[in-house]
Amino acid sequence: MDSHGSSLDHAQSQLSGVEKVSCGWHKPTHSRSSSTASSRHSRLNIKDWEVMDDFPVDLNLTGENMQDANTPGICEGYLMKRRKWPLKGWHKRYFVVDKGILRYSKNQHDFSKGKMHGALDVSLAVMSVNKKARHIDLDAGDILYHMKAKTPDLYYIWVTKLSAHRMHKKNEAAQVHNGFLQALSQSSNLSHKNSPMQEMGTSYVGEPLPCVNPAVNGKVSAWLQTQEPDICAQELTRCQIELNELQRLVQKLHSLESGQMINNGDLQRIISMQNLLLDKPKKKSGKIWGHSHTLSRAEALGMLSSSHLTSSAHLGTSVPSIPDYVSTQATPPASTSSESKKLHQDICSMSLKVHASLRTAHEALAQERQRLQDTWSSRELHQTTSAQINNLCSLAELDVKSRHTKIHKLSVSSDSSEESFRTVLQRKSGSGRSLSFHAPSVADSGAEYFDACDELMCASSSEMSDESGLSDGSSNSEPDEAHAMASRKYRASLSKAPAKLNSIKNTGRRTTLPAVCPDNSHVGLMTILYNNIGKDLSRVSMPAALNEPVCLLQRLCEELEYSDLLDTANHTDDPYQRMVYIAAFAISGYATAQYRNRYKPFNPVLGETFECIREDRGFRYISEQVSHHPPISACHAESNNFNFWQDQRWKNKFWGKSLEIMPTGMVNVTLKNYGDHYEWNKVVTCIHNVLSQQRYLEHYGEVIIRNLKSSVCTCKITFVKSRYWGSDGSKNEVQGQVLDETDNIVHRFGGFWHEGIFCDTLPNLQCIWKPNPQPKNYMTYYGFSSFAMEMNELTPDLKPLLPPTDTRLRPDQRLLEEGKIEETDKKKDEVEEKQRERRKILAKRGEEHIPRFFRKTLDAAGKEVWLYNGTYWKIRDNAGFVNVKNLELW
Ligand SMILES: CC(C)CCC[C@@H](C)[C@H]1CC[C@H]2[C@@H]3CC=C4C[C@@H](O)CC[C@]4(C)[C@H]3CC[C@]12C
Repeated sequence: MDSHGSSLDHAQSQLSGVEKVSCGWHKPTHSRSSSTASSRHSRLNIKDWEVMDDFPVDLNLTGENMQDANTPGICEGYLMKRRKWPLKGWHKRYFVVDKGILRYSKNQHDFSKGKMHGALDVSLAVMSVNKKARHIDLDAGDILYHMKAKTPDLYYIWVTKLSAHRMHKKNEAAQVHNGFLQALSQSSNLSHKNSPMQEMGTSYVGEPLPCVNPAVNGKVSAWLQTQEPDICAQELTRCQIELNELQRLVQKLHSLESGQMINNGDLQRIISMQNLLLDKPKKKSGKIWGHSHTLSRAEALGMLSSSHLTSSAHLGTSVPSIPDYVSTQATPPASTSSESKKLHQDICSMSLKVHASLRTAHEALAQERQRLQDTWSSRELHQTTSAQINNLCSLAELDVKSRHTKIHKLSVSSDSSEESFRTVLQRKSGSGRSLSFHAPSVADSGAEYFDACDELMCASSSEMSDESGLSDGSSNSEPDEAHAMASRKYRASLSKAPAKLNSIKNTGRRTTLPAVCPDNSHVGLMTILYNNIGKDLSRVSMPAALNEPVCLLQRLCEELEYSDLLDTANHTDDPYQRMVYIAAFAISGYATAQYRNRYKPFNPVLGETFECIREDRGFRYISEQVSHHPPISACHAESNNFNFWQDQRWKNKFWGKSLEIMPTGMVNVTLKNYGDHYEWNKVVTCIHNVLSQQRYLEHYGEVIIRNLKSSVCTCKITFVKSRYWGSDGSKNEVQGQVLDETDNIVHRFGGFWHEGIFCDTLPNLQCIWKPNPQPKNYMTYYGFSSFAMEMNELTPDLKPLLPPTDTRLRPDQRLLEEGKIEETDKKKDEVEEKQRERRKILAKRGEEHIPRFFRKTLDAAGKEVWLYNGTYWKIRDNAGFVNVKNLELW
């Protein structure tokens, strides 16, 4: 490590104006691992990756000494930045880090003109470096940059500078945090004279915390004083007092144990021990690396949750990075003195109190949120507000559009009046063949028409892009303002379209779950993930409180929620229009992700099955877990209109704050009337801020739908990666085109995977798909849709007809559904243990598990696929599963 330091000095001396920074960057601690063979990084040696140490944030910095602290200078220059799509590869970009914000442009000239491509707050990012390859990765949860320095010198300079900025910004954040706490305590003294603590006769008077920004104080105090004393405020007051006490106790413990505290060397040893294990997963005994190794529940549950950690260092906007966490988790050497033991106990009990207060405050806020949500979802308000917003949007768009037109000279008309934006019309709507763009005709535009097409097409060659793609193979679209405007138009049109009526139809199935979902914010996810770096999320056993009461086989079935789109496709003569419906179906499968980021589905055990017969929707579905290592779920659905099948397997990549899921299987649909066989890939799903409660899902990349039976048309759908400057309004955007044999656009459509798809090139039907409204109180029921709620329902008449391997009969999942969390944990352990036993027995006999209802074969492209073997429904319809030999899974 020292060698880093000396080369650094050398490098710095070469650059004038780059001052020395004592940031200790040369103490990177944690090696990173990735499980993805396809990753560009994985071609580099995993051992060469290190996650940068985070520096202790001094919560006691005052305004004065803050100013004394070295404010890191600006650092600017060219770095290579990895870009995914289009023009995949390394591109030279001009970077500037100033006041903790890293910005970049295409070149220096652009930068000086303020033409920015992206920006990232380095203090909120996990920074991983690879000295050998001179790579620097910054993962800020929402945005991820992969950068590379041309020379070792530049690499050192950048790492140093970025580290210095990170440290500085973190200290700043800590100060604001202190200021906030102080303001809170001051104002609470004023406004809550009868705070619970005082009523309880607590004599502790919190020392005023240092504060640098009186303006912040003033504002916060004023704000707090105007609030009604509600539960939340009371709890926060209490929390503040407890935190003060906690701080005092910790300080006391520090001084008592100084000299005994864990030092950096110890920390490094702990981490490298872990990395040693991580680097050799296969060679280690099954105990550690086999499926059997999981973090004990007690361990996991006992850990501080990420949200707690967050609040200790920042203003709750960021997740701590690995070393932060590791150092908080490293147990100091046991102190022998009874005083220190007592302190430990006090700290624990005080922490519990803080936790309880925060929890109450959290619940109060959650209730408030629910109330707001309920109000919002009450139709009238939603509709009137949406209509108002749409109107405002339209006006704003016209203005922006007008300027945009002038600048880019893209529009078909140089006239920027309202009419000139209603230009896309279909000439040969009957055949659905190529579109033409001609003079505006308001009369023609019964629905929304606009000239987004030019812009949509040229967007892909635009240089103005957020290039922060997360992984190889994922596309990274770059909509410019026109593109963004197009999507706003799609959104406006969608909001006007009524929701499908059949969604509210009574199916005779249950409309809610037996129990509400557990609060899992206390689960120490960070420990679990870091103990399992490089492993599939699906192979990591987690506490049941993290699970939702559906398994992945059921989750795959959820992709059929909008199977009516396939029915429509099967009754659509025009092949181009047919493709639009297939595309909408492919997109609709992602809609549920909007509300499903707090829990993970159960991992099916090998041989587990799930059937789903939906007379109302006209299909029946069967799925089976056909492989455990790697986990593969195969499924097949049939109806009078279509067949649908896929086998799902995926790879995970964990970048420090975000987890990417890269599915590798293809989805297949055949249509009965036309003999079409459509096949498409799935996009990358990224769980942003995976360790925190601000977790959310994003899908990005390109889906190509091909009809293997005809080359008349293909479809390209882009799941647009959200842009750093994009407001929430640009999230979850999808754009698509149906292309003819010569790649002419025949149809185009767009929208949002959580809001719907609008096609402005179809002759009549414009809104092709809109997700069903969520059921009432859905957030208290795992964010489930009505369709999801129906998944695990077990009615008395169904029970005897199911094979014993059916998920509905899986005891741990059933317990979770009933809200019995502790029992679920126990049962889940048993089910997993049983699976391991079966595995061992098979291995001993030298046998392999053979799936019952699916067979492995190769597709035309030579890829391994799993196809339904036809036996499930035969057995069910004839002898029944009671009369055949079944696996005993639980
Ligand atoms: C640690 C836990 C609590 C975090 C939550 C993880 C959740 C959000 C993860 C775990 C497994 C994930 C799923 C795994 C596989 C697929 C198939 C893919 O084609 C679409 C995304 C989808 C359906 C993922 C969605 C997100 C998912 C459900």
